Amino acid sequence: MAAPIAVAIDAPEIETAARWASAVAPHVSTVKVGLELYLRYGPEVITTVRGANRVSVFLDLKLHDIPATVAGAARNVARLKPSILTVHAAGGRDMVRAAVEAAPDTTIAAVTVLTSLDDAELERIGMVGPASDAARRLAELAVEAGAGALVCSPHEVAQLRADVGPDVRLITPGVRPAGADRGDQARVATPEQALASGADLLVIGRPITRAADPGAAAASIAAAVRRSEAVGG
Ligand SMILES: O=c1ccn([C@@H]2O[C@H](COP(=O)(O)O)[C@@H](O)[C@H]2O)c(=O)[nH]1
Repeated sequence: MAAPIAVAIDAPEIETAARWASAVAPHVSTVKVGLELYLRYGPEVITTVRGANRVSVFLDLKLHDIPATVAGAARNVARLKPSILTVHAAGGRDMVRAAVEAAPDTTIAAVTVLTSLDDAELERIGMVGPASDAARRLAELAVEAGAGALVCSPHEVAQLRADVGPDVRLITPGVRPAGADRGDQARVATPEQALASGADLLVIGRPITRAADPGAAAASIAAAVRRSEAVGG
């Protein structure tokens, strides 16, 4: 069975994205398309990475605007049938609800606090409290507005699971196999730690796509995740 991993296909060119998607698809449940590719290629990139691959496509556009604008954007991209579409929870209750209502067949995932931010940067931005408190506030708001999933770092996932219960999917970027370069991610943990804390879907990009052999890297991390799931029950 495919491991619950969404590989972030953050490539500059659509040809590279297609190659990475085909290489990782046999091992993971999902590929994630983000702003880098979508803003250059639009809907074509969704068709391309889906291709002949049996994977779900997660569209990570992190919509953040007034409710009417987000509703229109969500309605437009819902036609591409992504399994998941992201919005920023910080856009507020009405904005999250607008996306949920505009895309009823897509799981709307609300991003709580970006995993690249640490507590010091949050203070500079003017967000009250540490990342864990801010994530809890934003998660509550988003779930009340109907979001079916939350994006948070592995550091907050156990608390959010306790807060929101089993029915909301928890998606964690900021995942790094032991020893991997964290890059611009601030709040990180290993795949095993994220799963043990209650994550449903692990977002992993560069540790796979920048490996010499992305297919082999995905296979190896997927095997570790499946072993950890077997141990955890
Ligand atoms: O809080 C967030 C929300 C989204 N992302 C996205 O996940 C991947 C992570 O890629 P890595 O190469 O594994 O760092 C990337 O596409 C981000 O846009 C996130 O990192 N944090």
